[in-house]
Amino acid sequence: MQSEKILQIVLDTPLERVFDYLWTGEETPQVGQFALLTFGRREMVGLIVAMKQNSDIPRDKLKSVLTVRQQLSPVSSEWIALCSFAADYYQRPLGEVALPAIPKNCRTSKTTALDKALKKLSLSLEVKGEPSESPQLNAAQQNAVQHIVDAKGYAPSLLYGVTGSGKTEVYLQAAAQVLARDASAQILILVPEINLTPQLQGHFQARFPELTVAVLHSGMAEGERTLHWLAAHTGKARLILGTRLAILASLPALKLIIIDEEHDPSYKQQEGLRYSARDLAIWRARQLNIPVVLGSATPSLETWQHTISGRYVKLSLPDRAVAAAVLPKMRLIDIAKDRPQEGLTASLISALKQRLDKGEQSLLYLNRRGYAPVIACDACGWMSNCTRCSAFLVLHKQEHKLRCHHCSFELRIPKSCPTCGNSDIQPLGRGTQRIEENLQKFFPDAKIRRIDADSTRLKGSAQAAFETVHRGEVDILIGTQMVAKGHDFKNLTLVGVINPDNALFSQDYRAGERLFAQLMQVSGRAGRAAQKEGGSVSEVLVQTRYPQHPLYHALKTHDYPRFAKECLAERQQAGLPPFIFQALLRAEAKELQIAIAFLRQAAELNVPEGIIMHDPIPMSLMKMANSERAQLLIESHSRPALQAFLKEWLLQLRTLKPRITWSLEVDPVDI
Ligand SMILES: Nc1ncnc2c1ncn2[C@@H]1O[C@H](COP(=O)(O)OP(=O)(O)OP(=O)(O)O)[C@@H](O)[C@H]1O
Ligand SMILES: [Zn+2]
Repeated sequence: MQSEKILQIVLDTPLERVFDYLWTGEETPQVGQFALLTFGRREMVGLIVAMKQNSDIPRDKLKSVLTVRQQLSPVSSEWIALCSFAADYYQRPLGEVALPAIPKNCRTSKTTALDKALKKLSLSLEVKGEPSESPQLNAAQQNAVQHIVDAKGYAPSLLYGVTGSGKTEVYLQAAAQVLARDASAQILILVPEINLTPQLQGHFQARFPELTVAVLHSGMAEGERTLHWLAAHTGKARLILGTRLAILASLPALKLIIIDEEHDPSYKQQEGLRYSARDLAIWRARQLNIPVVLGSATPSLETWQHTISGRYVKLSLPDRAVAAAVLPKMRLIDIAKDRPQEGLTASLISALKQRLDKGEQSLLYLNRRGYAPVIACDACGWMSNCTRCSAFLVLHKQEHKLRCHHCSFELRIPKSCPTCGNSDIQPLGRGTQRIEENLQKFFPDAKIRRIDADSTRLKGSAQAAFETVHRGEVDILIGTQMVAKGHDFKNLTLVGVINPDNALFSQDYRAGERLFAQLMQVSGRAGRAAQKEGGSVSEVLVQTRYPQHPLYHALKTHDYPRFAKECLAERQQAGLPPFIFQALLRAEAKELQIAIAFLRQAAELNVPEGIIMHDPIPMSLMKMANSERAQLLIESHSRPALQAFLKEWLLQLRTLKPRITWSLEVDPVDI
């Protein structure tokens, strides 16, 4: 029998609305299914979020949906609720959250690619060999696993384990128990960077050879992404590994969430829907009433504070897992006394030489890619500014380019100073390429490898590069934050940190927390295996002008708790997060004054008590890609009060109809 129904559908549009469409077909669709329809003149796929009998729109004005994607099972109401929460909390339309979370192939008018993926998915996979052996857990690991698997319902815990303490093994063995007791259970494991997925995928696939492991990250081709998303959505994949976007995957039987390196800033999306995957994971776990594990050697202060207040349970792994492995010895090299030559102090050179002689690996960490951050003319003071951004063009010597790391603008390297014609223009400062070049001069026979965003542009090249390190084909590895975390290098006994001081004096109140985490992480790459007979004691050398700085002192003693305690005390005193809640309204325009004027207008709208409205200020990177940018900080001691205010405020802001670009970020991390 034919029946009429009104389908309420959300679409990927900036309009904060649900659209009514008519259904006149036979089998009534279900909430959570996807429907093809015409919107204006375009064909679009939308998500059915509700159904009703009547619409406020007259019958003859209502359009019918064209078809419903019967081949896709509906997404769950919990998934729609997750997207609704994210939309609500981060102040975006539901359609802009839910639809981009679905692969494009599920949202096109033709279903060829989708059908192909579904067919591929249905082919059964062969079982691949015997599972890898699980090592005997140490007492601390065992306790952590027990706690995770014994948890009843929502149970957030922090797995606070020093670098190399075997957090991965805890994840693997907790996963094994959760999967064993529930034949359909799915587990979601998040990592901060794409380049950490192959290693983790390897571990999980080896331990669970009979299970399908799905991987979700932004570096996948559309066909691949569709296949893995479908594996997760249909429940076929029991293990789902991914970067932040995987938190929005459709997972019908999710029973455990693990977030590795939970402190990592890359869990925060910095454009569009500016969500925190970690915070959404907590919400999702509570909604589904399941355990969630946050793992880190350097937890975020927010998370640490939750363990102090008792909201999260702290599970500690105080020692390295490999019995004879110890945390590396830290040495602060005062560069006022031991003057660097080409960026490298004599102490570091001699430590490197020792490793080379013993056939051990070293890692040099410098969080700045390119050859030099700027080139300058000695005669007239000209510097290579980006004309479109308030930033310098970075010298990329091998490619003969000056490149802006903010807007990607490029120039050929000028032969002489563009202002005065002086032919002696020089690079100032150092990036990874320059260190690589100099190092090769110091050690002509050493196998040196640089891993950073420039050296790994091609798909698969980062993984290939890391494999050469694991196979021992590299003596000295140079890299940015890409090499600093997660990797389990077995033969590495020296880490050199070059020029980390900048962050000590940054205006960003989180800079110290980030620097400490980065340095602890990168230090943690050394000494992960037992010291060999006649081998070196593992060490970390930090080249600094401020060896007395308290941050370095805490680092030297591997004392995260002390560092966290001091930071939290400072934050509390200064009224900073996690002791206050923030949102940031950003505006950009041709001229700064226009952006500021809009923000000022916004700040003068009705502001209730309990909301602290600051003055608009230029952003620290004021100009970017020819736009001038300003920001307005809003704070409150109450999260609900801030949320309620933002909702109202946004409605008013929209009525101002500013002719500039603006965006709102809740819980901003970069201020
Ligand atoms: N119980 C155990 N017995 C022996 N070796 C173990 C045990 N648990 C883990 N390991 C080994 O210890 C090493 C470090 O483990 P893993 O990489 O998981 O550390 P991690 O805590 O994730 O470190 P990081 O935070 O630095 O990434 C690995 O080589 C792992 O195989
Ligand atoms: Zn630029």
